[in-house]
Amino acid sequence: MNLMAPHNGRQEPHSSEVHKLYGTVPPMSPLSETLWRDRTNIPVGDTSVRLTWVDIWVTTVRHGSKQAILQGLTGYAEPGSIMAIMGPSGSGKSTVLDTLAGRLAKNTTQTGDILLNGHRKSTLSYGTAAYVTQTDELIGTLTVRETMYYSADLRLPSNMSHADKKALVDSTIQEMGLFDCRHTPVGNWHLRGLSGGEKRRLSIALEILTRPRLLFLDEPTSGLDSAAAFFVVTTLRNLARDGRTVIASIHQPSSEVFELFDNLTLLSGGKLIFFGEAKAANEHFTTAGFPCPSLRNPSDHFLRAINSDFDQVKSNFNCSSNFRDLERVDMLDKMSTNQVVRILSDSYQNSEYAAAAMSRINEILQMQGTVLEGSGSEASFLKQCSTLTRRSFVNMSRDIGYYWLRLVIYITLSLCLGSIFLHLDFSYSSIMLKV
Ligand SMILES: Nc1ncnc2c1ncn2[C@@H]1O[C@H](COP(=O)(O)OP(=O)(O)OP(=O)(O)O)[C@@H](O)[C@H]1O
Repeated sequence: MNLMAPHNGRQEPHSSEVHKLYGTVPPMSPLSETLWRDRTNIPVGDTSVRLTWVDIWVTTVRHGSKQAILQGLTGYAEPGSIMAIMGPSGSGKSTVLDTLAGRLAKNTTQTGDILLNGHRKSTLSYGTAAYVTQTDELIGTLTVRETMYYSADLRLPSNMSHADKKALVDSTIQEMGLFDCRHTPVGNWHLRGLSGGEKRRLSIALEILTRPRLLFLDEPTSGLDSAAAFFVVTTLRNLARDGRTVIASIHQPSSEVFELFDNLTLLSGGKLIFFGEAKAANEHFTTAGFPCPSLRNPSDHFLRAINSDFDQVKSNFNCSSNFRDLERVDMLDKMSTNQVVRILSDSYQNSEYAAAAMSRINEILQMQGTVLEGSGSEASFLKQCSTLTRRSFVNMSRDIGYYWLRLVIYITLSLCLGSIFLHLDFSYSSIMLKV
């Protein structure tokens, strides 16, 4: 199958063609396109993002030999839906995200087709996609609103009015459920601030300021309790329902959080165990001979089945006569994880789910879609310099450790040094003392 071939003879318009088509419309980033839409009725085409990937392999060289991190993954992500990438630690979740977002490390090699609205993508442009990393990189002394304003000044177009930026910041704060804590500082070692969940939501809010169509999140719920994790994923689902395409890696979701996902990619050792609707995964496990026990959380069951760390636990238990004599009722206890993974993976490749995914990918490739162009921040160099300087001054003046303690130390040091030379004249003995 040639994924790059035009479909049904239809040619998809590039943003430059949209420009020609509508004369007065400049090449637009999704943000400016959103602003444009608010002000005019002239259409610019469908800019929502449909991402497809077929037979993706990622390899690296370890100890002189080639090793596969991802092994022939196929799937798609569509607007309006949220996809979870799940798997045990080291199964390749972050690598999938990095591959799809075009952020793979230089020591890896990738093969296979990744298409964005049917086009081979290079670097994703300003406002098209955003990537929320696992750790929150925030400045502790700034409040939620200030953090958002500085980020807006740094990234939004310089010619956008202050009122427009303010409206965008306030609506994003509202959208992410941060309105009640908009004046709360982020917090640091000496300043009590936002909770873990609020920090995560602020990190996401910063990324959606440019109104990206495609959102990647690496473990957005790591370190959160189940209520905070539920709130974060509910917010992500709302973002998806607004027409965005959301892809998130997730480690061990509670059953409530798992139910919020539309689609699921399940991995073990870089192999695809399941791709499809999250609610269908249970049926796949049942068909393959590993039904979820009635009182077990389905996502716990999936991860339990494909996590090889349990082999060690089982072998430790088997050494104990108390456990050795117990009757094995669970199929998972009778097999090694490698066997279970092989059965599940083979069963998926021959299943209706794999066929359905491939046929949906072909349908997606027939659809028209625009990939808007743009690059980097849209704020001018001077604007970025002045914003960074202001932000730095505000941060320093509020940070006791960074500014005030240093000031006290420097004054004390200068007083000490100054007192050494106090009341010394230019006589021979004074000069010797100065030396
Ligand atoms: N750039 C790289 N070079 C060498 N090995 C790599 C590279 N990136 C990932 N790996 C290896 O690939 C495997 C999968 O890594 P990855 O970080 O994608 O897993 P993960 O499922 O996200 O793990 P975790 O849940 O612990 O974050 C790991 O064994 C890791 O060591």
